Amino acid sequence: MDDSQDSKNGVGVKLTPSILQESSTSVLNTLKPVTSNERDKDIYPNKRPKYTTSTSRSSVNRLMYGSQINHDVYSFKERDLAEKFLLKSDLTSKISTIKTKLQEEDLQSYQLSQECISLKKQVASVRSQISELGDCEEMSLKSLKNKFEIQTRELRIKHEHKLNQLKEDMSNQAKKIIQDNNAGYLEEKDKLVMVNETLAKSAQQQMSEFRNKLIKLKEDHSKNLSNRTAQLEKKIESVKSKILELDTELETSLNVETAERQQALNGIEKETSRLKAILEQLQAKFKVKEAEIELLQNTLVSKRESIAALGKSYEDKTQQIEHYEQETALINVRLATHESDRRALHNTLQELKGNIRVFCRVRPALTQEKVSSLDIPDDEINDDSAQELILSRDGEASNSNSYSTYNSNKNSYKFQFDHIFSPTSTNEDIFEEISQLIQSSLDGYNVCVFAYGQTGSGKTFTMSNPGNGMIPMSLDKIFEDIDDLQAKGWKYEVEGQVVEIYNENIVDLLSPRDSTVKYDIKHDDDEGKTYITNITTVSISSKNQAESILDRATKNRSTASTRANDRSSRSHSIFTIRLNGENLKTGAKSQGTLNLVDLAGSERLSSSQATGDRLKETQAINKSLSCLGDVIYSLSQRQQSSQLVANQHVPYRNSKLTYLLKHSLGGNSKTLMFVNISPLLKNFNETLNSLRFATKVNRTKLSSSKPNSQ
Ligand SMILES: Nc1ncnc2c1ncn2[C@@H]1O[C@H](COP(=O)(O)OP(=O)(O)OP(=O)(O)O)[C@@H](O)[C@H]1O
Repeated sequence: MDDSQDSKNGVGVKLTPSILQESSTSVLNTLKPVTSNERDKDIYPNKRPKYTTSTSRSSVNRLMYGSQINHDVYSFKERDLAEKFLLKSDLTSKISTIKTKLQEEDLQSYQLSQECISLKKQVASVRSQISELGDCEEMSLKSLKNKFEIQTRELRIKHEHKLNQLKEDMSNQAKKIIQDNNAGYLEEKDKLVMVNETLAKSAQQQMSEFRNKLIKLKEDHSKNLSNRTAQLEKKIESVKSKILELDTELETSLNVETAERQQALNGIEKETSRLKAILEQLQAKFKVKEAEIELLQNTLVSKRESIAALGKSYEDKTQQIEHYEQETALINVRLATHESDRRALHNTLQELKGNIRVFCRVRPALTQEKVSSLDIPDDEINDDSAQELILSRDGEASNSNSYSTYNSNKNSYKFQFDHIFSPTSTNEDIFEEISQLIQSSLDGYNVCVFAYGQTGSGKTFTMSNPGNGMIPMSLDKIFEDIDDLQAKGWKYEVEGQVVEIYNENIVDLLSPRDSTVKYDIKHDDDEGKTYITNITTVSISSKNQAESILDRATKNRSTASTRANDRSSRSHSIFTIRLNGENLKTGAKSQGTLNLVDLAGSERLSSSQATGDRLKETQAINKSLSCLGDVIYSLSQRQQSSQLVANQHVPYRNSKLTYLLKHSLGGNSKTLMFVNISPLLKNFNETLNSLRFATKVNRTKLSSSKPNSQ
């Protein structure tokens, strides 16, 4: 190196050995400024000769201590300068060492940046790999990449910041060390070394962590990728199999459809050929029909002509029908007139027969007992004038039909009645005689049919014998006549009630017995009607219904009895049928009542030898029967005494029976009494008594009656 050249630059002062050796005049003269090149050589040791420091030191030593001879020569200042020079050179060497270290740090930093660059390259390669993985992963990878870049940037910034800070600290420290002292510098140097090591370690650690993370990410990603790929493959497989299935199905359905279409086509072809054949047939038929139509049209013309002729005759016939209808209407009017005439005639006939009639019926002997002598007219002759009965005690002992024997003597009793029925007469024979009275009740009259007689004389047999008693046969007749009258415009409502009078008390036989119910008899004298309060009245629409009502009444009568056989003998039973008719053609109305009465046994108190309750019963029966006789007698008296006694008192109220039958005994009523007698000799007195009572009734003739009509 050329020192003269350096001194010319005048940048710094450097004390070279040659100067020290050669110059003895002034140390200061030997001091030369250090040029920038020389300083650079110091800063970069590899460019600097190694001997410089040792040479200088030895030169200084020599200057200070080696040359004792020149000791006096050098002044104190020069020594001081030399010492400073030595210190300075020492410091300079230390700075150069630090610089070296700094250079090393720079180198390390450079290496780190190199690593960063290589990492970036790796990242770029990873990115390229990631981009290959597919669009679906791009976003996550981008985010990862961004994260990674941010982390890298942060790390770099952090590192650079730390590095700058470190540099700054170091330069500060260096300055401080320069300014302060060597000791602090060493300490700081150690710290820096440690910090540097820590930084290097942390950088290394972070890098390894980052690498691990990257590896893990790669692994996770490859795992996800493989999973997804596997799933996708599975899906693709299933889709492929489905496509295959669909293909098969499509093929099958196509085959089926094709077959069906072919079949349908065949069918259509067949149908077409069949239809063609039919068409041909139809065309042939059409031709035939056309001919027929032509024929028919010709016929139609002739038919129209005949219809016109028929229309004319129809008009004629209509006129005839109208004429007939007018005639029919006239006939109907005449019929209605005839019907009212018939009713009037019928009533006249009944009146001629008598409004009170008494029929005597002798029952047959049922045992081998002695009978009375009875002279009875022959049923076959049926001569009204000869309806006489002779009763005699002096009969032969007989068990049968010796009634026709006439035995006239002092002990014989002669009776006359409207009709006398022998023991051989049947219920049907008897009904023939009373059936006209049923017609009267339908015509609007009050009719009362009694059966009077001692116990066992045949009252119930006559009135109620199932099938042919007067009551069942009357019901038959009523509904038959209603049907017949319907043709004449009559419509009827039939109502019925059945009561029993026992010990002067009314019992409703159509409802369960209830002692708390009170039955009172009420009269409407203007209308000629009688009512019983609380009594059961049933509407009867058929014969069967009427029979079931009778059954009900019979059952109630027997259950009410403690001695069933006795009860019927000791009470009066009254079956009342109300017949309300209306003629829908003429507007005529009628209200008739039919009372069918089975009276209690009429035996006298003396012959009955009854006591206690029986005595009471018998008294009640006798009283009511006696009242019946009195009422009939009063009515006959009133009629016979003409207008003077028209208002004569009739003792209806004396018994429940007569009070109940008030409007069926007087006024427009028609009464028929059966006197039932026993042929037995032992019943002679009772028979005689019954016949006397009947005779009293038979003598009664009521006034001319009018129907209950509007
Ligand atoms: N004409 C007749 N032909 C045959 N048997 C008869 C005739 N009349 C009555 N009888 C019989 O005589 C018996 C008594 O008759 P029924 O009971 O009718 O008498 P009654 O007068 O009603 O007696 P009671 O007052 O006790 O009711 C019965 O067995 C009945 O069958």
